[in-house]
Amino acid sequence: MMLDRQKIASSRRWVIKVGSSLVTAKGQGLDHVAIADWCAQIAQLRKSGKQIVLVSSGAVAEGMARLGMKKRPSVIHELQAAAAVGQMGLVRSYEDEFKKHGLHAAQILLTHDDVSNRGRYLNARGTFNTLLELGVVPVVNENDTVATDEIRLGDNDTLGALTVNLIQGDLLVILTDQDGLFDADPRNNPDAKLISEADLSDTRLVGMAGDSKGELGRGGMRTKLSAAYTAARSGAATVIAHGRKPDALLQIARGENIGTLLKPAEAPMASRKRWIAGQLQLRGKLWLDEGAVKVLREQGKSLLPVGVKKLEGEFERGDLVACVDPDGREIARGLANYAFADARKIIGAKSDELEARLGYVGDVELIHRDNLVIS
Ligand SMILES: Nc1ncnc2c1ncn2[C@@H]1O[C@H](COP(=O)(O)OP(=O)(O)O)[C@@H](O)[C@H]1O
Ligand SMILES: N[C@@H](CCC(=O)OP(=O)(O)O)C(=O)O
Repeated sequence: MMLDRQKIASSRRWVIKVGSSLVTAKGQGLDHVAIADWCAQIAQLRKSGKQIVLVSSGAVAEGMARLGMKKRPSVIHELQAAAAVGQMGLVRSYEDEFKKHGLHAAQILLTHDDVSNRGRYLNARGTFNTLLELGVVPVVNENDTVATDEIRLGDNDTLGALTVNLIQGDLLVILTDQDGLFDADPRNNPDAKLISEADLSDTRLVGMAGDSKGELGRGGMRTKLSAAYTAARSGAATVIAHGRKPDALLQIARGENIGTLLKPAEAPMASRKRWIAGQLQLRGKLWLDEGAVKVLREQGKSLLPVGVKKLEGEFERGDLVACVDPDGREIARGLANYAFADARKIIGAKSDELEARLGYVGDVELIHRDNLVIS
């Protein structure tokens, strides 16, 4: 048990989600003291080498406070208007606090389309990766201005989990107004006991998480549990903890026994690769030379344009394509970094020739090894 806590403590990429109930002080607008505290902890985590993405709710709640709305509006455009007003305060507060620690913050607003459309998915991932390499803390929320029912992600627990999938995070931390997942909803069961650790394959979990929630929250514990399942699809563990416990994030980073740890059943890369292979339809075929077949098979490397001789299929950037050997036998499949039209310009080219052929600086790999599954 300690071993699992130690493992997540030393993991590198974290997505931390804070809920409305925490960010806003009982509907009185933003809780700047709490925000300052998380930002200070995140600054320490960054110093210790972790890459952090923050998913923060609170736009609607802060907008309501600013506009003097007493009740959460039920008209969708009023909710969206409140979110647009509140988001200003939210990012301003994070920016101010991170600045005190010499950190830059970046605003990222996402909708369902951004994570389901493969091209946009890759673009968003590239932006996240670059921000993280630059040492910036991305602050994510749902793009409430354009998100209505069909394109809504639903809630920020889900958004946190999808962000974990997107950036291949190691850990999802959900900070909320309870100590973690209890064996029954503690709002109605004073005897409910905290689960300190569970395997996501444990079928009893679903029965424990209720959908009752705080006045400002949306999903209750049920969406937090389902977020943990989604995060586990790309191999990440989830910790649900109380956001007002002193040093909650630092305690997790020290491997201490705080909140509820929900463990994925499978090793991270195995689940990511199954996810790639299982989710998408084949859209094209890349004919490899012998050298490329060898490095893919024997060395687990990325596929570079230089090793590809011929292309088939009108695939887009991010589509699943098959890699075949000179006899046409499939040896691997993966997500292409280039659409057919651009891929055609660079096959057979060495890495230092790509820019001249494309007219822009793109990815060095045609398929990155993290997105490649050997058949
Ligand atoms: N088994 C459970 N363990 C803990 N909390 C639960 C459970 N079932 C339901 N809940 C409720 O979930 C609430 C947290 O969800 P929510 O209000 O949506 O928070 P947030 O704003 O942080 O997303 C808790 O306050 C609690 O009442
Ligand atoms: N985009 C919305 C998210 C609301 C939401 O999911 O809230 P919560 O259940 O508290 O995480 C906002 O910022 O108000």
